[in-house]
Amino acid sequence: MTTTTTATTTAAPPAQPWSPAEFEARLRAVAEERYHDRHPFNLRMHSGDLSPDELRRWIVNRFHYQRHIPVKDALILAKLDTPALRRMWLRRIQDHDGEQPGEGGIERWLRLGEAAGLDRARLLGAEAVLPGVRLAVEGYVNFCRLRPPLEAVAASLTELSAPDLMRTRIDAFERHYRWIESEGLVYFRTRVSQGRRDSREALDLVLGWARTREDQERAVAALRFKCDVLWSLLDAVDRADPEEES
Ligand SMILES: O=C(O)c1cc(C(=O)O)c2c(n1)C(=O)C(=O)c1cc(C(=O)O)[nH]c1-2
Repeated sequence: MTTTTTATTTAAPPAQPWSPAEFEARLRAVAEERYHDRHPFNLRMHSGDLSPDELRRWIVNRFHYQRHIPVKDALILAKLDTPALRRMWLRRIQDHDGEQPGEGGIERWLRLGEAAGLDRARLLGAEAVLPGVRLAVEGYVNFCRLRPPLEAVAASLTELSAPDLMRTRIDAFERHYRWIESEGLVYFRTRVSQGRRDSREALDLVLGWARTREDQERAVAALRFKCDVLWSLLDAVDRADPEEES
């Protein structure tokens, strides 16, 4: 014989969504407080304390992130269901891949490498990419592959803080690392306006899509995850053993 029990407790009502202003403030707080501009490796970069080998190590490893940005954007593109949204997102892929050979952000990063004395074959070969960097980048790509558009787009909101970091970086390179030809800095100069536009667009999407408190909390968590990706990437670069580098 089966017995049935009736629940004696009633579930708490779902939390009210934050107002758009509060939601935006929470996203901006994560993008500021957990951003990798505060990472010890970036602090050393900005104060001019990196050796040429450390800076080259960063360029090689960050290239692994750069070349996967259009891959994760293609995964997001496939989840967008209107022509207007896909057009908007497609432009990000074009920013990195260019519309012709010899254009785009990936090419500009290869030129940064050359300006720092790194052969482009070394960057493209990826042999020197550190295990921790591979894992961080794979983590970000898979996050965008597996999560709904709200979370994948929210993860890109680290770019709210990127334009200020680009300016700090350009100043630091011009002041402390003059052995890198200034032609090589075009990547960073271009990202100031692209990052501002991308983050504005992504923020508008996230504010519009997140209707419930649960959605909003998922978006904030996605952004925290992305901050962790960037932080872990720099941890790996910071702690690499120079003896093991090829
Ligand atoms: O150099 C940096 O510190 C930095 C950070 C970020 C970022 O905040 O995710 C991006 C970039 N650069 C960048 O160049 C870039 O194209 C980019 C795309 C994205 C993204 O998640 O869609 N972030 C970033």
